[in-house]
Amino acid sequence: MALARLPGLPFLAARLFLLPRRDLAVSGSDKPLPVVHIPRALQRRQSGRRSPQRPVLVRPGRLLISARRPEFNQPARLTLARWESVPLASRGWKNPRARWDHFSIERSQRETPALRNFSSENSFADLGLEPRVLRALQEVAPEVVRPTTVQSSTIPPLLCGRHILCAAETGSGKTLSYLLPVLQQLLGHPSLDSRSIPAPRGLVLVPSRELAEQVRAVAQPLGSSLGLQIQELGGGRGMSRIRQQMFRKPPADLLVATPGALWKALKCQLINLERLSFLVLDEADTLLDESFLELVDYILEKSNIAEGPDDLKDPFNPKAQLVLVGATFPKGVVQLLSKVTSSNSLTTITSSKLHYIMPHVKQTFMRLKGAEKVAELVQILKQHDRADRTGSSGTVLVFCNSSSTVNWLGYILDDHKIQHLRLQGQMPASMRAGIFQSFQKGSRDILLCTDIASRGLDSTHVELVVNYDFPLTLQDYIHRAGRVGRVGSEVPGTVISFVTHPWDVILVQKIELAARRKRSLPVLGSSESLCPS
Ligand SMILES: Nc1ncnc2c1ncn2[C@@H]1O[C@H](COP(=O)(O)OP(=O)(O)OP(=O)(O)O)[C@@H](O)[C@H]1O
Repeated sequence: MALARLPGLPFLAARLFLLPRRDLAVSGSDKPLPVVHIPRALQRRQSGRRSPQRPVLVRPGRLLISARRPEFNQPARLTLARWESVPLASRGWKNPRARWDHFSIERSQRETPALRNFSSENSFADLGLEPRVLRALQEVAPEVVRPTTVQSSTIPPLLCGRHILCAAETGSGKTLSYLLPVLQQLLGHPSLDSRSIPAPRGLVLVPSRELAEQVRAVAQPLGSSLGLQIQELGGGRGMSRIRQQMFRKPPADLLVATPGALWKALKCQLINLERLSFLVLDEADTLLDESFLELVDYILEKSNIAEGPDDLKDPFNPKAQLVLVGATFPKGVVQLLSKVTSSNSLTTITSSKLHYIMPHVKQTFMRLKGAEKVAELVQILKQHDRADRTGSSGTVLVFCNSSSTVNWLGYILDDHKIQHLRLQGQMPASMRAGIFQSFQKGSRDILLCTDIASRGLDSTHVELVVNYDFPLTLQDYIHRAGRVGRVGSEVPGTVISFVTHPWDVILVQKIELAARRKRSLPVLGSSESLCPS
């Protein structure tokens, strides 16, 4: 053992020990050399100390994951087996020393999966839409020529009078997939309204005022062209305003409403839902979660939902066809829906890439300390501003987790002379109205907002989403990221997320694992789990 402690000798001794005994005799002498036993653990340690540093993994070809530490790069063509362990770049990120580490999920395809079946053979006419609806569509949205995947699979069963649950990725064209058949069906249903209380025949329920504004803005020109009246009933308005809206002449055929405002109108008997033929819950998972459930339960109770397609045929005793739409559905949503309708009367349409990480959008995750986020954001926005002056960039959405952070960050951007708009839930209704629309129209390039702008809001100019605060759930991540890379987006999108807290790291690890394994995100239902058994 004394020999082993001499520098350089243990390695030699270990090698001697491994040789066969007869080789240990020195030629010309009968006396064998003494054998030195070196413990295996020491041998292993020694050989470890001498081996060169772990080689850097540089593989040719495109990458799916590119990391600051290249040993965590993953080539695009690598498919991991189910049992194979996955090295995560974000593994040690709960440790404060991981600051400034980062990795990106690279763009692996150019187009959104929603355009997978976008071929000249598909047409809206083949889906059962009438010529007058097709003419209205062409007049109002000439860029919409062929149906997206979700439109191809949703419009025919909806026209057949089925209750539908439509779950498809963000920005895939779900709004038109229910509006076109609903408007067509409203043309075919007689309007028997001789009542003193307004009784719309179609109702689209959405969780926010901004989304109500947006859906109304899509439906109104189509409705005008078809001779149908579309109205919007958003929250944040007093009773007199709601009364004024409800009794506007002519009465609405299709009403787009938020649950709070509609609940008030129902309680004050300003509206009657007994004549409803269609009830659409857009962003259904939000509407069915605890924050809205009481209001939505009341609205569903007041609407006459059909038991099945046979129930829908009587024109003098109309019952409502139910349409549930969303980009994220938690596990167990089908059980929740059994309260509303029997699960076998529901046709479930899910896209194959539901709850997957978007393959056509680059998504970068940066581990930062809380205090470093402002400087990083300012740098990103200034860089964006420079690119904008050369005319090569779109608009930016910056998401925060609270209204107070939006306000605080807004003052800091003001100090840096970075022009922006702000949108958060604690703003007075009068200030909040129209902010997203003016961002959509391009009055400012940057919108600082909370999650009220993450669901359903559509802008084809958004190029960059920054998660200044990391979202609190995987659903919120999907919706925020889904503001870029939409059908019709004019610019390729990027998402940058700042990762600060240990609970952020847990979500990032789930996202990274799903991306590396090319699987859907956990916690949310997979497309199969949404189908009733
Ligand atoms: N068939 C089509 N061809 C071209 N553009 C389309 C088509 N259908 C929809 N679009 C455009 O795609 C964009 C996204 O549509 P939409 O807002 O309906 O998506 P979504 O699936 O409801 O998104 P989210 O899940 O975020 O609510 C819109 O700008 C819309 O005008």
